[in-house]
Formats: sequence, C-alpha cells, structure tokens
Amino acid sequence: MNSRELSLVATATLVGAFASAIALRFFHRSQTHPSKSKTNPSQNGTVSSSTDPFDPSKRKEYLSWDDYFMAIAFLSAERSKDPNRQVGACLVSQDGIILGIGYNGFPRGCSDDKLPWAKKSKTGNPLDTKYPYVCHAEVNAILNTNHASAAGQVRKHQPAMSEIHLKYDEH
Ligand SMILES: Nc1ccn([C@H]2C[C@H](O)[C@@H](COP(=O)(O)O)O2)c(=O)n1
Repeated sequence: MNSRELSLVATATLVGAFASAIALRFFHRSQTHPSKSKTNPSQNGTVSSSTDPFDPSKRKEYLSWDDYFMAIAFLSAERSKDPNRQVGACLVSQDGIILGIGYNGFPRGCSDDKLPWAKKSKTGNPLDTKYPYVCHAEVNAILNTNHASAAGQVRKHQPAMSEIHLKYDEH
C-alpha cells in the first residue's frame, strides 16, 4: 500500500468514525431525553419538546454549527450513486452561511445509468471507469452555489477551489 492509499484509508476511517460519533450522539440523546426529542408525525421534520411554558431560558441540547453542517454533508452523501464511496460536501462561509451542498456524481445532464461506475476496466480503457466522468462532492458543492453569494467567499478562503470556480464563471 503506497502513501497515497494509506492517507485515503486514514481519511475514510476518520470520516467513518466522525459519522459514527454523530449517529451515537443522536441515538444517546433520544434515549436519555425521550420526552424532549419526540418527532411529531403530523409535521414532517419537526421536533416537539414538553417543557415548562413559563420557563424563559433557551433550549440547551441544540445541535452545534459543526455537527449541523457535517450532518448536512452526510445526508448529501446518501444521494451518491457511487457504489464504492459516497462523499458529501457542505460549503460554508466564514460567517456560517451555507453557500452550497453537493455529493459525488456525474455532471448535470449525464445519465447515472449510461456512464460506468466501475473502479477498474477489464480492457484497460480508463473510459470504462467512473474516474474521467465523476465530479467530486466539493466541486459539485461549488457548482451548486448561488454565484452572487459565493463570489468573494470562495476566492478568499479556498485558493485551490477558486480556480475551478473562476473557470466555471467563464462559461
Ligand atoms: N475529495 C473527494 C475524493 C473522492 N471523491 C469521490 C470521487 C469518487 O466518486 C469516489 C472515489 O472513488 P474510489 O476511488 O474510492 O472508488 O469519491 C469526492 O467526491 N471527493
């Protein structure tokens, strides 16, 4: 195993551990505070709490910003059609505004069913693999941004990505 493969395995392990930590945290919270995290079946996605209606203090068990953005990235990864690796990305400005989200997949307009998802080609032709076609989750997050809001942010904080962004701007 070369150093690139080693670092990929290490990254995948870290991401897996982080996902498990978030899942465990949600699970633990719903076990320890069953009355505070009831999903109301009549309102999809809403959570109701039974607290003292006269208590003026704010709720304490709310999600941190990091967990919130990471959870959005993990949810986005679930949309990926890649059978080997599902990656999600959530692009956030320095002041905590979501600029774009994405997952690894073929470019818009290219059929998920017609292009290959293989990692290796039986004939040795790289065009029979996914690699020439698939867009990384981070790139899709940039391509999915609202350009007006992303313009300054991407250039300022992600020099490597800004090149891609600028190229995309030109088209
Ligand atoms: N930063 C990254 C790295 C990889 N991806 C995607 C691109 C492919 O769909 C997949 C890698 O496939 P593998 O070689 O592990 O079979 O992960 C990405 O979106 N962002």
